[in-house]
Amino acid sequence: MSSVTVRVPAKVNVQLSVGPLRDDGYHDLVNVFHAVSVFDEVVAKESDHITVSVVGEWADQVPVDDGNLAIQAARALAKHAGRTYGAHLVIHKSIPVAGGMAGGSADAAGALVACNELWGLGLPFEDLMEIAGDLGSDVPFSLLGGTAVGTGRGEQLSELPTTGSFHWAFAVAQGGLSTAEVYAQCDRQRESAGVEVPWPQVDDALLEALSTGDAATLGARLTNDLQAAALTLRPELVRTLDAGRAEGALGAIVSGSGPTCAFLAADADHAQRLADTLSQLPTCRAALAAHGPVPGPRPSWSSPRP
Ligand SMILES: C[C@](O)(CO)[C@H](O)COP(=O)(O)OP(=O)(O)OC[C@H]1O[C@@H](n2ccc(N)nc2=O)[C@H](O)[C@@H]1O
Ligand SMILES: Nc1ncnc2c1ncn2[C@@H]1O[C@H](COP(=O)(O)OP(=O)(O)OP(=O)(O)O)[C@@H](O)[C@H]1O
Repeated sequence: MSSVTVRVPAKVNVQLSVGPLRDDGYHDLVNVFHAVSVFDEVVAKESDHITVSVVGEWADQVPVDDGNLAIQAARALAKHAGRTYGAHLVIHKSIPVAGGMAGGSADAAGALVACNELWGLGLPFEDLMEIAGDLGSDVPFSLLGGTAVGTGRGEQLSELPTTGSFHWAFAVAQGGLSTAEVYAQCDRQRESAGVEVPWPQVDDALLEALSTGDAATLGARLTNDLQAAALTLRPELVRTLDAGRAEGALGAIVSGSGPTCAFLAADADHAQRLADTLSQLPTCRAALAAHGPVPGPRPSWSSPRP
């Protein structure tokens, strides 16, 4: 039986500037996404119905019912194409669940690309991007990969030029954090501080560092407006960040809504040393070394295309 496989990367946000709460419950952002070499794999196999199974270290934390974002993506694609299609999706999960690395979004993006190919729809990238934006704010970037600045909810993307590779270590925490709860905590903290929330602005020095491959400057410019909220909800992450800084990280930050922490390293060896040190912490479930940017998902057939 033919099947289509796609590998989809996780993300880290190298700048996450959060504007005021909108009437629709979302926030306008300046969200500089960077795809890193931690991948979920989504395999789409011919089937009469749309179903999913999940394998890998994090499988027990992922729903296999209608709550799974990959199922929602396949359904949305079939609806867009105006027909009933089936596929069994097998997700090989390596991206930490509820970790702030857009794992569910990666699986949704993978399902869109894999099913578009399996079903022979040939829909253009723009159509997939539109469907992606309805599935979640991070899903369009999961489809795009590379490095990009997101505005609006984070779904309006412009690709950014970069030079070379940046090397990262990720400290995966015990347990996850709900994205909605972290945004809500951020709003509460801002309200009690009583300051007016400024409109988010792109950090030009950070874009320049990405464009020239200047890791030291990038490390110094990493910012995340959700970090204070994530640290309030999970105070033990302060220890994780401090441990990475003590090991010479060029920058240390909570990844997106957390609780994964991201550390920019000087080179690949440094990233591995950071990961080895972080993995020993009691606050850490695991640590990974990775690099970015990496491209978004591309489909490949496991047997000759029918
Ligand atoms: C934290 C980030 O991962 C950074 O890339 C994203 O902003 C979150 O993206 P996501 O997980 O795809 O989030 P969505 O599924 O679109 O929204 C989940 C919840 O997060 C909050 N949310 C999300 C995006 C945004 N721009 N403003 C928000 O306030 C809302 O409460 C929303 O109900
Ligand atoms: N395919 C999927 N993989 C992981 N979680 C999923 C998936 N589908 C639905 N979920 C649900 O979504 C929740 C958030 O998972 P996810 O791993 O996407 O979080 P996240 O990485 O913090 O997201 P983001 O960084 O985009 O805010 C999980 O707790 C889980 O219940």
